[in-house]
Amino acid sequence: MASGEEDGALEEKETNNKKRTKSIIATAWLMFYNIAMTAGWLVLAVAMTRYYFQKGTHKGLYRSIARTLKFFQTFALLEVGHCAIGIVRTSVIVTGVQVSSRIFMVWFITHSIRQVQNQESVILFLVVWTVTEITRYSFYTFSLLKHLPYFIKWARYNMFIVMYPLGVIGELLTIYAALPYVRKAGMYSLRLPNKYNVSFDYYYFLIIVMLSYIPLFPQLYFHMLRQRRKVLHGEVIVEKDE
Ligand SMILES: CCCCCCCCCCCCC[C@@H](O)CC(=O)SCCNC(=O)CCNC(=O)[C@H](O)C(C)(C)COP(=O)(O)OP(=O)(O)OC[C@H]1O[C@@H](n2cnc3c(N)ncnc32)[C@H](O)[C@@H]1OP(=O)(O)O
Repeated sequence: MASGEEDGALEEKETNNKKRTKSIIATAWLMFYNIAMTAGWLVLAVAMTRYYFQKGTHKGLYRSIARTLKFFQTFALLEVGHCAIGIVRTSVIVTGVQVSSRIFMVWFITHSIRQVQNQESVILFLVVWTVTEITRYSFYTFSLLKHLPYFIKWARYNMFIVMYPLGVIGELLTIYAALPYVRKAGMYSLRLPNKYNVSFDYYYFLIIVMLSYIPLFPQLYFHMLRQRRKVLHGEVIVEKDE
């Protein structure tokens, strides 16, 4: 064999080895991440159920699980990173919209506006998020292990049909309930005159956020419907936004 060919074969071998090492590290990280997230959301499910049965009311439930919720939902920001560096085959845009809307609900609505924390709508989206995330992260974990029980696959690609709209209703009702408090307190708002000469009204910003669900939510929903057709019915789908 000519030495040029030998060099080429050696280089290819090295590249393949590097790729394999990268993929082992990525898989190990994703295993850890998915197991941690499944466990986190299971802890939330148990804590919420226990609270409700012990106290017999949903009042105070949010406060009792707030820390854990904020931790695990914020941790989900890493998912945008997973897509960006290419270790999962999901669109950065779709994941970015999904994760940022959740982070926004957790930090800029329920954490910031205490008066809404006991609303039924908060419990609605909390229950919906919890059920969805336990299913989603266990789906990813078992997929990586290549032993995915059919009922988890089925749940992942069917439950969202009902859960997604329910979650959106819970989120929108909560933002709506927050509006009067935000207006009254003038929170996160900047009025003129000020040294920067800019004005920002959080109240109107929240209205814009609510309106943004109209164009954005259908895109997430249809993305999931396409995933469903691909995974459950084996349809080949070409994604445009990757
Ligand atoms: C600053 C102000 C912001 C204001 C924003 C306003 C936004 C308004 C609209 C937003 C509305 C959102 C509402 C929402 O919060 C309500 C709810 O969530 S209610 C509960 C119901 N929700 C759901 O069911 C969530 C559905 N969504 C998702 O699952 C994902 O988030 C999504 C990114 C949308 C879709 O997931 P994905 O594209 O990843 O599909 P797949 O699960 O089929 O995965 C594709 C492939 O990637 C692999 N993958 C992905 N992640 C992992 C992982 N962690 N570990 C391992 N593998 C992973 C997966 O296995 C697939 O691989 P393959 O193609 O090889 O099979």
